[in-house]
Amino acid sequence: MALDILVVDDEPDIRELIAGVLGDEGYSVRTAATAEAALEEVRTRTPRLVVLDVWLQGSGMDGLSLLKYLKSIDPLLPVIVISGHGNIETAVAAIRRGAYDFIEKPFKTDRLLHLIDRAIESAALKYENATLRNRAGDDERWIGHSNAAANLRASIEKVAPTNSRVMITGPAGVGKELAARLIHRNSLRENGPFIVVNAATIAPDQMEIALFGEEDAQGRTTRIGLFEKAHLGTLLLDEVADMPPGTQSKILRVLTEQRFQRVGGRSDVSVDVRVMSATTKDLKQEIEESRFREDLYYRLNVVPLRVPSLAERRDDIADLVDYFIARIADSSGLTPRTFSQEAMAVLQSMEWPGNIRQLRNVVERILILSPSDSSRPVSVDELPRDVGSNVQTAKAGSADLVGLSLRDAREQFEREYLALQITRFNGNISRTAEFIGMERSALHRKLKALGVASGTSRQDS
Ligand SMILES: Nc1ncnc2c1ncn2[C@@H]1O[C@H](COP(=O)(O)OP(=O)(O)OP(=O)(O)O)[C@@H](O)[C@H]1O
Repeated sequence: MALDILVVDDEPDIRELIAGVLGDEGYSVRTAATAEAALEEVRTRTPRLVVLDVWLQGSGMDGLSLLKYLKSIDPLLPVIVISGHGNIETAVAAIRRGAYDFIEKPFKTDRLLHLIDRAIESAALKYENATLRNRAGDDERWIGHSNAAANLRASIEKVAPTNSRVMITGPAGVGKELAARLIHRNSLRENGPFIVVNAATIAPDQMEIALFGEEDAQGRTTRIGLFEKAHLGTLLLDEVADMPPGTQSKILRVLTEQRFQRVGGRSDVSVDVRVMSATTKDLKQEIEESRFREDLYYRLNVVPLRVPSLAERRDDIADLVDYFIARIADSSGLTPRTFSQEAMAVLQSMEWPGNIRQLRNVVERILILSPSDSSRPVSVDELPRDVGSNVQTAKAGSADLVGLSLRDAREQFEREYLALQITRFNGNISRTAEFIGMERSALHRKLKALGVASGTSRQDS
């Protein structure tokens, strides 16, 4: 669909000239000779961009007041101001009031077209940011009260205002992108764009155009790249290990010089971007196998941040479940529920290869499949089959107990039961003892007698 542009100028010749040029470029153009006529056009439909002469003769409202009005309707609406010779001050005042840029009469049509291109790109990006921010929710925060969660929160707060490059490592679905977003939001760039590029999802031959943009033979920008879009903001290079080797050297140049050339372009584009990276792979290994540039690694890895798997911070599971229930219920209108103690114990003792993303999906699935009388807590039977498998194994094991003496059967049960509880409490013997109602020292003795490993007690206190 052709983009809708409104041209406001009291001089018929200039108005028609601009309208003609824009029309030839494929834009859908409306014109207005006075502020009143412009207001009428805006009322019918808000244009995507306005070209406005600030020196409007014969109108009840001058150009600056019209600009103010347009900005009050839509603060993100791009307005390009035309100023005559000798009224540059007015043009500068217009910029202060939110105009995208100004162009002085007489102007070359190429320059006007170029400005329009850039204004549209920049506005599209601002809209995208605004919606993304809404979608992500400004209340997003790092949930959890485990030591690992507290350390991560502290690191995020500490590193955010420094402008340093951060490399976030950890398995899939642990919250690497969330950590990057929180760093951006707590930084001096919080009002600038936050852009994510996932190297694993872009075809290698398209990567440079995506990152750096493209120019045609006449030197006109045909595509704005993500580095340019992230100007004054943050760019997250997600799955950075998958960056093609040629692109790695170009990124290195941007990091050292803060400028680059668009694909097919001849002049440099200067940017001010904070680059963060995330990876599930071991980059040291990638360097050894010559798939990743060592010099790039050191440029990116100024501050390393490791996000542990969910299995390493089971203490956060209950908090995360409550948080996801509230958020999912809020955003999709599903009825919030609580989890029974038994169901929560299952969640706390399973493996979670998909980490927090998997946990979130499980919670969502349960809320969607809930029966209409969902006032009762979620039971173990309602957990998806794959989730309950740990417990099912423990139960299935009991079939074998028939062939054992009472003493051996009791021992086997105790072994499985204690191993499960210790996993659930992340190897913390004190908390396991408290939950199962035993003295800590007695539990130690019991574990030793049964031959159950308690060496995982990294959080024992
Ligand atoms: N500590 C946390 N508090 C709240 N939500 C979290 C937390 N950690 C992760 N999440 C949520 O879990 C989901 C997965 O997180 P995210 O996409 O950031 O993971 P990732 O590590 O970047 O994954 P991948 O490596 O697959 O890209 C998101 O919905 C995110 O908001």
